[in-house]
Amino acid sequence: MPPFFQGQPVPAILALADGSIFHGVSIGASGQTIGEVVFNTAMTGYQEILTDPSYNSQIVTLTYPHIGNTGVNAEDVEASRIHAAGLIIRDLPLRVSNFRAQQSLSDYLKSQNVVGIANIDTRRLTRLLREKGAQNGAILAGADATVEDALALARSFPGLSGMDLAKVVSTKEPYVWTETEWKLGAGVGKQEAPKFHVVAYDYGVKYNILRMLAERGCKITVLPAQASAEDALKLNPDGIFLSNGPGDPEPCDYAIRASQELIERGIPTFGICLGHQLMALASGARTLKMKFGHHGANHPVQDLDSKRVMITSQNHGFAVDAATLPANCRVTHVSLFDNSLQGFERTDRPAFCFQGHPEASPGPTDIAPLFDRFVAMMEKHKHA
Ligand SMILES: NC(=O)CC[C@H](N)C(=O)O
Repeated sequence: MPPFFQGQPVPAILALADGSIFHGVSIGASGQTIGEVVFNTAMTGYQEILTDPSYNSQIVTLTYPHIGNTGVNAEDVEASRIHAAGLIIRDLPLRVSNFRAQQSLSDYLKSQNVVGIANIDTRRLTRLLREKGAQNGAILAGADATVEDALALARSFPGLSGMDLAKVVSTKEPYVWTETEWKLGAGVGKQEAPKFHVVAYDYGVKYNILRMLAERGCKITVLPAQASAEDALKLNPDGIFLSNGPGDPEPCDYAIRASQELIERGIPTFGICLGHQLMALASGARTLKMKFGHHGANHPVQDLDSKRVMITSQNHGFAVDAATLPANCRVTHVSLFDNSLQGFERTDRPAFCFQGHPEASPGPTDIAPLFDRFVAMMEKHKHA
């Protein structure tokens, strides 16, 4: 693969709504992008982060300084394309080195028309975001970029509060997840018949969630975010999955309505991240916007029953206000970073949810047994 800096570097400007300006070089497409600027502290997984649909309308800065060393490949993705609105990094290596690399990070960004900026003091930027909170921002990449334009653009982003993005990134048509079955079948011979049928609402679902459900013997039918409860019921599901996704959960009234109906009917239901927030709203609780959210792969979360502490992957900017949870919701997990709510279960229905990412990708899989819990819940319900 050719070295990245061939010819003249293209200048780029990052502006934040508070007036902060950062000068760097373009590592992606020329042009402009706007969104909420958030920092992610994971040391690995830049490809999974870029393709996570939950990052729609967010510009991500990575605190790990060297990004792009292992290039990109077609497998380590959480969706078919990049969803992050832009990428901010300290240093892009001159050469890519990995046996799986098919493309450089820079070419990948360009091929998907995504704007990125390097040579940024990401420590200064992260400290600023941590102190002032996530900021609306813009990147302008190109020889004609000006500070005035970048600032005006940054201030033109309305902010994520009130933004319904789940229906924007969701699949438009239902589909059955086949990737995992195909792989298992290719490797170990004939695939056993799936034991459960899960209907997954796609609010921006990460592939690894579907992979982990499929590996546990689930056939998965993925439905568009705006599918009604009746659409799901017609498929005679053993369980309902409410996915992660971008934006503010509160305006997703269609999703709150459908999940409420399905939970009330007593169908085993599992929610992750946005799905957790939707389950809370469907149960009568409220959500709130966090100062700078949780985005990383080393967040300690305590399971309140076992008292065990698990290291988890996180990516959220909204949270459920624990004080508003009704009596039929029991808190199961809390963040040891800030004591915010990380998980609860319904005491009157077979339904539970988690704010972090048990599918990791990137990140640790300490909390992956939540998928087993969902499968056990479906098993129990099937024979009840
Ligand atoms: N990863 C997610 O599902 C994120 C949920 C929601 N968009 C938030 O930022 O809190």
